[in-house]
Amino acid sequence: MTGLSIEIAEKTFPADGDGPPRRLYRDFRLDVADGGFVALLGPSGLGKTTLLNMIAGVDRDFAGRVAFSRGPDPRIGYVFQSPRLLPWRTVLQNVVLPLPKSRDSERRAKVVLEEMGLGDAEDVYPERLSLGMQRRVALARAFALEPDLLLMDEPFVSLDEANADRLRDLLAELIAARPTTVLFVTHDSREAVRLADRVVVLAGPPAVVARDVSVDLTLESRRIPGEIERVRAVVLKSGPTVVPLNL
Ligand SMILES: Nc1ncnc2c1ncn2[C@@H]1O[C@H](COP(=O)(O)OP(=O)(O)OP(=O)(O)O)[C@@H](O)[C@H]1O
Repeated sequence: MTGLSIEIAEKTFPADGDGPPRRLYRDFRLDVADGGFVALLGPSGLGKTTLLNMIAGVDRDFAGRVAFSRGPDPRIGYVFQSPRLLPWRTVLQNVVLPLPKSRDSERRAKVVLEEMGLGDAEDVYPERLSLGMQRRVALARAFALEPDLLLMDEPFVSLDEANADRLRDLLAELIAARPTTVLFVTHDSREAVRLADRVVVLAGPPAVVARDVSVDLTLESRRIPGEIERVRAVVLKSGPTVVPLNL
């Protein structure tokens, strides 16, 4: 596990055609505790995926810095908005591919697939799987890495509620068994409260932290709709208008 701190002095995408440049971040900071599970909520297009990309090192084109509490080079698992499985590889091959080359990697991948109820699907190609199963494979691929930090970008979007709920339960079980730090982007405040120990609500642009709410729920109480709604009311409450600084 690792904590993380991202400070962004400035992140702007250049103008697209005749439009103005998009300034997504200016003097922004987010800290995530070692072993914490932070859900990020915020309007579409604000820059949440871009934030994950900067933390993952996929997007280095910004003024600022990312620091990790347990050394500069943590193992980072990234679960994208779409499962992004390679169609010409089997389920097992998709999970093994990102792992460091070692004799042990196939065994590790098989253990995780088995744990996630995908043991029988190892040799299947992704197109044969439902979207729910594909998302499960994407989760397996991230956990097989034994990540210090898991970045998740709306990993359960476009699933029906029953399927999404099964995957949320699975995620909670996986984290209980293999603790890791999680930063989880979602549009769904119920999902945020159900899973995270802290919900950060972003407003903007440029992005500012509008609310930062600790979720004081036990694993059991997260199954009680009334308890979820109690915390969700705090997450959604309309507080004072947040005026973005440094426009
Ligand atoms: N490579 C890029 N070049 C130019 N503009 C980009 C690029 N990537 C993202 N953007 C723009 O930056 C803004 C933020 O995008 P981003 O995907 O980070 O937002 P988001 O908060 O994750 O949105 P959503 O919730 O809809 O997924 C959008 O307006 C998007 O069009």
